[in-house]
Amino acid sequence: MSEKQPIAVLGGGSFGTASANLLAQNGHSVLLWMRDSAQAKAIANERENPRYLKGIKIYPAVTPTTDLSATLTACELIFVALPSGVLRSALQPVAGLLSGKCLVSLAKGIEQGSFKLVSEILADIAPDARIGVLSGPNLAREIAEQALTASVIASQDETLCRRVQAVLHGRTFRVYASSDRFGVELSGALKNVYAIIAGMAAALGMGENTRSLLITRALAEMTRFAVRLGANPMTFLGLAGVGDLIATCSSEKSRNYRVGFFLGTGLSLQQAIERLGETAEGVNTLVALKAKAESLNIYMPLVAGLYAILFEGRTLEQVIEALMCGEAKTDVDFISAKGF
Ligand SMILES: NC(=O)C1=CN([C@@H]2O[C@H](COP(=O)(O)OP(=O)(O)OC[C@H]3O[C@@H](n4cnc5c(N)ncnc54)[C@H](O)[C@@H]3O)[C@@H](O)[C@H]2O)C=CC1
Ligand SMILES: O=C(CO)COP(=O)(O)O
Repeated sequence: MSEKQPIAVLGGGSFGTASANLLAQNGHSVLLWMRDSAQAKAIANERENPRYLKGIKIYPAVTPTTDLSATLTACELIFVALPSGVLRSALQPVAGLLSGKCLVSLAKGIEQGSFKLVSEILADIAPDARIGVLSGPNLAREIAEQALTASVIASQDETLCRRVQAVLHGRTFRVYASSDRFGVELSGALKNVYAIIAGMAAALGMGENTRSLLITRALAEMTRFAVRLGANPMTFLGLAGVGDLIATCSSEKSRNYRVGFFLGTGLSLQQAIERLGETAEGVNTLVALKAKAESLNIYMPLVAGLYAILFEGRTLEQVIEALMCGEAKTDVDFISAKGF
């Protein structure tokens, strides 16, 4: 059943555009807000987002707009697909228009300094809004190409979860519900760091054994960290945890993986980010995560190793040697009481 009002999607990048198209595919009218008027015109006239989703036809029910206030006034259900670093400054000026609305974060990042997740930033800006998080193995281009995909809507607000399931469910997209908003959101942010490492390993020509080693130990590390912060470890066994790790650590469609790949071919961090030209949240997340893990004394060797390469002048070879030759450990330590 179609919503009575239009649905808003904030952010005209690859994920905002893919999500808006998915909602339109399901019969909803969508206002897609973006700050760039040239891009909005291109979408309105050519029905394509040439910068972020080239080759994908945008449905007529998606209306691109640069008027944020009008968009928020017209809509009650609002999906937020802005990069985490710009979200607070973009939405704070219109906080009054978010009051009492249903806000669903699609972003996967952590705010520098505060260590806040995006839903927590939204709650700061609009304390009486109803808030949820959508996260899972959701590569934007695959969704846009209508590959069969699933995701998780996480909120303690069951009505919000059901509403999001209703608007997004369709022939190609399935949404599972969770009440662990914190765990779902944290896993979406953390996996970006490990995707950078997986991209580096791919550039070095490492094989499937290495990828499996990385994904599995990344899961251990993420879970160890998350449990210390109060998340439910079982969440990490779901789509938003191991599901998203597998997708993002295995695919050149992931921007974080591509940053890692560029680094592995010898580019500097600055060069890798410039070559990408799109959002890769994992770099900022790494900085925030390293500081937090240190302050809580949580063992995160992969995070420490990547940080040492990017910011402390260590070579990839030195870090690999330290990781492989470190003290012998126990498998699956993170679910034992001792591992916590
Ligand atoms: N692309 C993907 O496959 C997925 C992305 N995400 C998350 O979605 C969020 C957004 O990422 P993408 O759409 O992929 O990024 P993108 O790099 O494709 O696009 C970023 C968009 O943000 C806009 N933007 C930047 N600064 C802005 C500001 N101050 N005000 C308004 N708009 C601004 C840019 O103009 C651009 O339209 C990120 O947190 C990302 O982790 C989540 C799942 C999948
Ligand atoms: O979150 C994503 C897939 O679930 C997209 O990852 P990237 O931001 O690395 O492209």
